Amino acid sequence: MTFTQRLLGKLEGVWRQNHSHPFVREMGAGTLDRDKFRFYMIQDYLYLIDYAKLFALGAVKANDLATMEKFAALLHSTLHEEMALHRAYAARFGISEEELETAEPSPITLAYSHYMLHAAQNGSLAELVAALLPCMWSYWEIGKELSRIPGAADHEDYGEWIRMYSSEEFEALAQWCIGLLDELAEGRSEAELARLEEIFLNTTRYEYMFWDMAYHGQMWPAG
Ligand SMILES: Cc1ncc(CO)c(N)n1
Repeated sequence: MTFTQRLLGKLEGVWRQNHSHPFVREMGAGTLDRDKFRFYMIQDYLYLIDYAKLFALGAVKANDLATMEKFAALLHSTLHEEMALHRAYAARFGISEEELETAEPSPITLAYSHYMLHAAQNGSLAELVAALLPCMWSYWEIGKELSRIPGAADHEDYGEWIRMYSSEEFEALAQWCIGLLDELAEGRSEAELARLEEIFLNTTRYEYMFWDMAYHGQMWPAG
């Protein structure tokens, strides 16, 4: 059994909570409140700015040219494909580029992205990949599951989101990250594997909190 199979087997309960969050379910049913999605888009754009930096750090920490090239490609596709989706949604939802870039991150956006950057900056390449894998892997799985709901991928508001994350291109990126973590986990001590598991679990939990934050429009307490 590979390290990532073992991880998912062990953490299945917390992992699957993401797929059944009301935000995700309602996106699949096409009933999600547009204001909730608008809030999510702005926060996710801010999140992606930091997330992209993780790929840049991956290129720095890579031990061979092929891995370095792949991280550079991931950095490029995040900035130019994934964030282009958000910019297109912003235009459709009446959010200006200025509003997108100058918006204030919510406490969860800040906590999640800074946790990932901390793990990436202070840890090994394996720790960096353990931090980012739940993001890619869970979005791909969610995209794929929602795309199987009749009509969901053609929904006028949420279809484009579903098509992007269920695409073969996104699947290939997620699969590459899964393979990389398995490779980097080989030959490590149980203590090191436990550290990778802790990081993976924490970003899986943050994924849930991100959906929840978006669903409830959660910002800082007033005052
Ligand atoms: C919060 C979050 N996790 C994962 C992804 C996938 O890149 C995203 N766009 N946003």
